[in-house]
Amino acid sequence: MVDITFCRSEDRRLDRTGLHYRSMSSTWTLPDDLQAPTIVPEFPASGEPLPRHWSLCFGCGDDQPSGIQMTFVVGDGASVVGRFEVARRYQGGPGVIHGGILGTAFDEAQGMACRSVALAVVTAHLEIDFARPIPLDSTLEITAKVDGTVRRKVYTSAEARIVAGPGADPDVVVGTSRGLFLVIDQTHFEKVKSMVDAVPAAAGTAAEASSF
Ligand SMILES: CCCCC/C=C\C/C=C\C/C=C\C/C=C\CCCC(=O)SCCNC(=O)CCNC(=O)[C@H](O)C(C)(C)COP(=O)(O)OP(=O)(O)OC[C@H]1O[C@@H](n2cnc3c(N)ncnc32)[C@H](O)[C@@H]1OP(=O)(O)O
Repeated sequence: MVDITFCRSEDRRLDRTGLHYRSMSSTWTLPDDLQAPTIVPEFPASGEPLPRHWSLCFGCGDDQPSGIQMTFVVGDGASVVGRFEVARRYQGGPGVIHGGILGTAFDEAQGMACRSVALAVVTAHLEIDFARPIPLDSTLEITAKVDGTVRRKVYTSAEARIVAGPGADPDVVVGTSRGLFLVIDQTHFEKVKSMVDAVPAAAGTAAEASSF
């Protein structure tokens, strides 16, 4: 069955200054049999751009104008750094990002980090701590990494920071996320492929080339 342990943990948040990230409330526990990530040869070197996995993706697709169009570079080890502009159409409360958009960004970034260890994944479980309001017009940076794997399961985590625009402070973590992704094969999208509503741009990745 599942090996994510759902448990009550100590209350852990940013301190009063908002400058010191102590750690957030979480139900997330990594399994004991976690294996260190083994990076696949296709994953670009640190500092290189990491192309979108699918041009129509709401998270990273450059043929998806309604999406958040995140861009990525590879970080150290099994990690990526993604950025996007918090456009006004992503508003939730007055002047701040909608929580679901932040969730999208974490999902996308953690999924992209999984490309360091696998060709294709889908999200099985994602949990988020919303630590600080994120103003519209800011630039959000998500650093995401693979913490380890167990068979097809890829355990990931991520942190968000405002790096430009209103509220910018690279020392303040404004949100965190943990997620479990499952490695899939090409049969996963077989039944829904006919729903694709446009012709995607030329393949940007091996995964896209194999019709994901
Ligand atoms: C729709 C967008 C897709 C985008 C990705 C497309 C292609 C990817 C290409 C490249 C990837 C690159 C970048 C990706 C970037 C962004 C990613 C965005 C991703 C998404 O936005 S994607 C949309 C939301 N996502 C879904 O649409 C998934 C719906 N869902 C399912 O399709 C199944 O649910 C599935 C496949 C998840 C599992 O099904 P399954 O049959 O393959 O696996 P099975 O049940 O056998 O479980 C095997 C082991 O996982 C454990 N396990 C399973 N589920 C668990 C859970 N929830 N919690 C804890 N543990 C869980 C079991 O306990 C067992 O553990 P153990 O091995 O220890 O026994």
